[in-house]
Amino acid sequence: MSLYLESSRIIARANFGGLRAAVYSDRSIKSKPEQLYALCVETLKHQEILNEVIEKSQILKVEKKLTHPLALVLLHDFLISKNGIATSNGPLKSSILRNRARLSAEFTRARLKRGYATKAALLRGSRSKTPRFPRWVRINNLRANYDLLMNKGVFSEFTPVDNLEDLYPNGGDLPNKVYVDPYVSDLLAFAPAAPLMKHPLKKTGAIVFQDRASCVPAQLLDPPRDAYVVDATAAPGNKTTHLASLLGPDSRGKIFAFERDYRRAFTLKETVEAAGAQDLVEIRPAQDFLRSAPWNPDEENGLNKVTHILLDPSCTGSGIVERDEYKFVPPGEPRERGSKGLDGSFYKGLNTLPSAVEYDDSRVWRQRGTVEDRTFSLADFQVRMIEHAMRFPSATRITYSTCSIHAQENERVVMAALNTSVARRRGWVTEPRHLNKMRDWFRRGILEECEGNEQVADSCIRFNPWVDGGIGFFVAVFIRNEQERARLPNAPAIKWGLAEKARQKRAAIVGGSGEEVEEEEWKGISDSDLPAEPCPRKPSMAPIRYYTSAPPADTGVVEAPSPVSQLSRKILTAGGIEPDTGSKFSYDPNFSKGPKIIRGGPKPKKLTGREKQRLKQQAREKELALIRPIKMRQRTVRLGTAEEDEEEDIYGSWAEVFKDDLEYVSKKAKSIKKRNASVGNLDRLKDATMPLEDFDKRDFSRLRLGHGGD
Ligand SMILES: C[S@@+](CC[C@H](N)C(=O)[O-])C[C@H]1O[C@@H](n2cnc3c(N)ncnc32)[C@H](O)[C@@H]1O
Repeated sequence: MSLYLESSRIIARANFGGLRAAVYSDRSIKSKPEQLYALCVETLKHQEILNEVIEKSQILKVEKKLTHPLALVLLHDFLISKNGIATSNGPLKSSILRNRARLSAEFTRARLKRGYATKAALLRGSRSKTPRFPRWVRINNLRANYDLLMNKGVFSEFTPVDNLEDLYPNGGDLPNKVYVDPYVSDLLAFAPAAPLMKHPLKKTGAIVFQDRASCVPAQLLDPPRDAYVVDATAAPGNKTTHLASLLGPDSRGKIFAFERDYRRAFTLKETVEAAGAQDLVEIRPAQDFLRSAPWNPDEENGLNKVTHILLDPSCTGSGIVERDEYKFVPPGEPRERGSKGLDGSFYKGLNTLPSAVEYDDSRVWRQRGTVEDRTFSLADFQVRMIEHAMRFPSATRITYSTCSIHAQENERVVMAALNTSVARRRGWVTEPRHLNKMRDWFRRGILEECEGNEQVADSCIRFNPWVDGGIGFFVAVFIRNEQERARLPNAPAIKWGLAEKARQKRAAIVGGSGEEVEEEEWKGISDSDLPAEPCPRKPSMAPIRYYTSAPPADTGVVEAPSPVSQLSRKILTAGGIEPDTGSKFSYDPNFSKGPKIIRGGPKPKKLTGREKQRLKQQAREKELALIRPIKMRQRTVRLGTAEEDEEEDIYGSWAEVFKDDLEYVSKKAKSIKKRNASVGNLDRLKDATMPLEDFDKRDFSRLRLGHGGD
């Protein structure tokens, strides 16, 4: 019986983080997760007809113990599943069987109304009307460019469509159609099942799969070509590489990518390398952004020059949904403007409330208290991250984003950040809609949650899951440029007059301007020194750096070894430069070959014993590098210096992480000891600290022993 109770609980939660996450993250579940997931998916797939049966039969009024999600799963098995309700007699089964005649009659009526003569025809039909969203593809300007791919390359033979729905009309995928997003530059959409996963463009990093909403923060941060940028919470690196792509191959700028979790920093490194962004990105592994100090003299050429900061901190992830999942639509829920019903009809009503549905749902969700505490502590952490970013001496622009639909992590965090003393002192406001690159995007912040401040609500951007073409998301931009602020139509959220008065009062007491402390940190940079407009970005004329074999010296142009299509036979250069047929090298505009696929080339070199030994050594070092931060953390905890409150985030409390780590370490220790590691050993590492600059070099000779300072 727990299968039905548990699946009804999962279904009620499906809209907050997705079905899969709900099933696999709930440790209290007793049923088999695969069985539970399958039942939930199948039930939601047929919820439209089941809802009609529930409504017409009035079963919820007759059987008071049934909730709506519970009735859905039971009716799915009773009316649709081959095996019927999977339980022996029990109160839940009886509540359905008592009403079997009425339920079956309503089901048959609903089926015939939809034109399905048999149950099998209904099942086939409903399969093609599943809610879906497209495969979003971002072009990586470090490896390719829009012109090359859309006009001269692989996608030039695709037919452009004006609406996302045209990529998959009536559920059928059209793999040769492409949608060019009008909101985010260099972003394309394809049918959900378009065969791009193993495409050479993907393998070479010329295209990146990234949801549209998740591309908005970097797009809105809009760093000029030579900007110094911080990605404060970078792993796995989607937004870092997007920023690098926006800076472009000719940039003299820099991206400082902070990642607190050492292990996730490895993923970040891989993503950055795959995108060819290693020259632009400086990874700061195992570094907490909250402890960064841009006013430190050591940052002479670093953080103190940063003008743009991207904040995408840990959140509840309640907006995450997956392409093959289904939304739970409770009966009576108002449909959103522009949404497509499960029956295929298009709703053009006037429900323009920004996120009415999710807002209500999240209230109910909060009342249940399941995530309440975690959401609050996350919100606190998120405000602190914004506050810290606002202190950066040269910062003029910050984007804050979450993949959460809860106002607590979104509008409320923005309001709290605007009301911090640093925001007031330094003049941070949210960027008004009319200045914003996404000004035409219709779904804005929730007015109620912005304490009725229309300007702030209008400056926030929301994406609802499914209906807005992907995951649920939130973005706000903070600016502190005097010229931009002067253009604001109305007074911003914070009461500037009061802040100014307080400042004057303080100045009168201490003597001076009252801003000495902050000004000292800013090193005298004032808003008027900042450029009014970002430097215009020139289209990149650089050829693609795509190597089919070892990169030749300084050309960036490589010979395609064996062309596979008509297009790849043409020798093209990027940005419309004339073909250079006389060149020693040419490159493959279709990316039809990945670097590892070399046909007819020389046989791979046989490794010598020494080389093999070196590879083995590198693998061992990688393993050791993985466990080092765990050891360091263990030491910190032992010394009693861990600040547990600060460290808590979505990955659970310190204590939980620590327990997992211990298990992990002891496992690793056994396997490494077995192999008799020649570089260091666990006893040596026990109290060692490793300077973090060595992340890249993995230079073990610089290990310091003992309780040396951090
Ligand atoms: C939501 S994920 C970021 C996703 C990333 N922006 C992307 O698009 O690929 C949040 C990341 O921030 C890291 N993180 C959390 N708190 C941090 C802190 N104080 N400093 C640096 N990184 C932090 C987490 O370890 C996690 O990897």
